[in-house]
Amino acid sequence: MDETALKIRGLTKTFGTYRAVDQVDLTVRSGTFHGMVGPNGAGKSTTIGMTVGLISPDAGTIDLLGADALADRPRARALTGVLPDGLDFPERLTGAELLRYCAGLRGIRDAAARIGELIEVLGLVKGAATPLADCSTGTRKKVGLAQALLHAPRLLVLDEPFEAVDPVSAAAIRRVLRRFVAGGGTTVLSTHSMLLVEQLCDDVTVIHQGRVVAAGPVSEVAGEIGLEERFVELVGADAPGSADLSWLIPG
Ligand SMILES: Nc1ncnc2c1ncn2[C@@H]1O[C@H](COP(=O)(O)OP(=O)(O)OP(=O)(O)O)[C@@H](O)[C@H]1O
Repeated sequence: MDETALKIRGLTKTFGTYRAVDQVDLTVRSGTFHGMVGPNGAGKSTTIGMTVGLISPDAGTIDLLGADALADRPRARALTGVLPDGLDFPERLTGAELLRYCAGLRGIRDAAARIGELIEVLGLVKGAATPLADCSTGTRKKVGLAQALLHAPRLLVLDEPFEAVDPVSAAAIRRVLRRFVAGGGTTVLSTHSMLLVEQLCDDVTVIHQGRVVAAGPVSEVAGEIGLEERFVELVGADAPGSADLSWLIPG
């Protein structure tokens, strides 16, 4: 079996004159959790968008489980489950209807059983019966995750899967993801939670101003000081200023 699930080299994207992603290399080992972290605007979502075919890169290569993800999109799509940034749903459908629709598009035969199990393990029994327009942000995220898992992909690419999700649901999501990875799947996720990366991920890539500034096993990148402090060291030059906001103090 190929040891590398995802191998990105020289990935670059410029919006107008702004280089959002600049020569990014990313290597994700098969059967691991890989965290992608970076400050707001670092280029994480753009990198993910290019990896899953939602954004066209200006340069670079993406090898996804042996497939050239830029040249062979159908193969890459079949291998990958995606939770994108910003969930563009058909809002009048319920979560369950969306999942049935996606299953139809993917030609999944035992879809009803799969959908039932996903709804149950993700705590979506009520949420999946509600039109998506009326669902909370966390419920939408869980429906998005169910949709990403439905076709049993080999690589999951998740943009902030735990954002706006309550702790009970987060634990359920972690269980599902751990099961997926224990079974040989690979998960790449972006997050702002260093704690989550330390608890869940094997490897981490730190992106800052569109460039990779650190990458490797979490324990090595974090060192003795822990990931949170290491992160601040790596990207701290852009930390917010120290204006005293005296006008904000009552009285
Ligand atoms: N379609 C676009 N047009 C112009 N600029 C864009 C576009 N998409 C992203 N950008 C810019 O590219 C940069 C990287 O954005 P991106 O969303 O990838 O960052 P991020 O690391 O995911 O940030 P966050 O943690 O805030 O979600 C930002 O400066 C953003 O404003």
